[in-house]
Amino acid sequence: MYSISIMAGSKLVLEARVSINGFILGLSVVVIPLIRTWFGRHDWVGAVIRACFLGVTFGCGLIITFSETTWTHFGWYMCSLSFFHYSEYLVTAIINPRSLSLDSFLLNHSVEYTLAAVSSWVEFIVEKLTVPELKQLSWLSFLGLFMVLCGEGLRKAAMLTAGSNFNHIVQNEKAQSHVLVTSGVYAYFRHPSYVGWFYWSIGTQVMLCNPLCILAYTIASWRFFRERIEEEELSLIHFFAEDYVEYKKRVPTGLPFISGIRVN
Ligand SMILES: C[S@@+](CC[C@H](N)C(=O)[O-])C[C@H]1O[C@@H](n2cnc3c(N)ncnc32)[C@H](O)[C@@H]1O
Repeated sequence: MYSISIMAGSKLVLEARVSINGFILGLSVVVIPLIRTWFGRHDWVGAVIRACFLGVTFGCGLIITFSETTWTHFGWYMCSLSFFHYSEYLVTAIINPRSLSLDSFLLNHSVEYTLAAVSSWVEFIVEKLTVPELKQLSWLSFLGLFMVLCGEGLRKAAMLTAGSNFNHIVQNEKAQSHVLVTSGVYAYFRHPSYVGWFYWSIGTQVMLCNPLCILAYTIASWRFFRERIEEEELSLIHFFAEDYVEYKKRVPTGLPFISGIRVN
């Protein structure tokens, strides 16, 4: 009788009425492409959209982490990835607002970076379906989480220490305000933010128990940072001459088997 009265259209049950609200709320995602049309191409609009996307990813990661599921470590990974990219933007805004742009999220770092991320998702899903026991090595995932937390902490400590001298884009011309930083974490490593990023990136793959990506990430990021450090040190010697050469003699790069540019 009850269902007949609904079908007759007299009144929708509460569940159906709230479900319509839920459907409309979800549908509101269609406004995202329209935001630029309404508000124009301002950077703050792009920043809100990116921050919102990263917040949703972090939130979904938390839901997965605290759900009764075998995908827990993927939840950790989602939180790590979204936190990294959002905090890159936020810390840049604090230390060097003049260099702040949408690129500061580092979401469009390079094609290789995007390919690496997608490969790790594919590897995780394929192995989860074919060798599920490989994804339940909790001790390995905890080791990955530890690497991610230490790497993230070191990178952000480096950014905060270097302050306005830190720039996501390696500078080829010396700004008047640019000074050589040798204190804090820079007293232990010449390239602490790269050391942090190196271990953070490998840590994400250790966390996911992705053997192929652990190897690929280690090789790819090692090669990337070796080249990047040489390029950066060429400019730094040009900027700070003897002061940098002296600093280079005292302090290691912090990355294994990378000694930086040779100085005769
Ligand atoms: C992405 S930051 C990386 C900094 C450093 N390589 C690190 O890993 O912490 C690159 C910018 O930092 C500047 N930079 C690097 N080392 C520096 C130092 N010891 N003092 C001041 N500026 C530095 C470079 O000139 C470059 O423009």
